[in-house]
Amino acid sequence: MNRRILVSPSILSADFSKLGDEIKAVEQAGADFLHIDVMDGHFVPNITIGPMIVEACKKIATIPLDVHLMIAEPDRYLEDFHAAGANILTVHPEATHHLHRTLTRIRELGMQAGAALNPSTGLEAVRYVLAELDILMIMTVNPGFGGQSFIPTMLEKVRSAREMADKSGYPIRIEVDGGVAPSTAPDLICAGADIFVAGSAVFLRPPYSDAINLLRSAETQCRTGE
Ligand SMILES: O=C(CO)[C@@H](O)[C@H](O)COP(=O)(O)O
Ligand SMILES: [Fe+2]
Repeated sequence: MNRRILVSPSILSADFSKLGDEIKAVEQAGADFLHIDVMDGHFVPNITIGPMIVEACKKIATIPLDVHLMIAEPDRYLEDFHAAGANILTVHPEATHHLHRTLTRIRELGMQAGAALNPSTGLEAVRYVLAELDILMIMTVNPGFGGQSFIPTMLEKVRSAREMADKSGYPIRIEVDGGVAPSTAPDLICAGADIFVAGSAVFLRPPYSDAINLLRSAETQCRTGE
């Protein structure tokens, strides 16, 4: 196991009254990506932000924007999020009728394409679009809110996702989102995760550099079986 673990702090748990400072602070603390959760109150029960805020984040951030679309009919908004500055655009197969077309379009626009699976959605949903995927995101909570508890049965799914991605021969990264913390990180890394989304485990656990380093150091625990 020789992957570099990337950490993508989710601004959902940041202090929105000083979002610019929060973004600068996680960047300085070593974040690899900035995770932005877009929710529409329809696909998920919560409403968060849209392209305007993504555009504002882009003015501050120098690291790639990892935009997670939890919205119905994402195809209608791909251009808008591209124009706003998204570098990675992740959609839910449960929210689009034509996942292959959606992923293809994301890449055509010059972004990396991700697919995020709800906990109850099987890996079969992406089996035939692996060639179109840069990132396979396994939701380890039901999407909609930050600060939820990790669903332990998702570990097996991460393992299977890693196996499927490796067998495909495409360089697909496995991203995990929801309840990622120092307590869950080692098992996730052992299971094959490459990218950690972490909201509460970073923004609610300052100093941010310690929080990010703690997640990354989980790699050593997996390697040594501590
Ligand atoms: O997409 C989502 C929630 O739907 C996430 O990105 C959360 O923002 C993660 O928050 P924590 O579980 O890490 O607090
Ligand atoms: Fe997310």
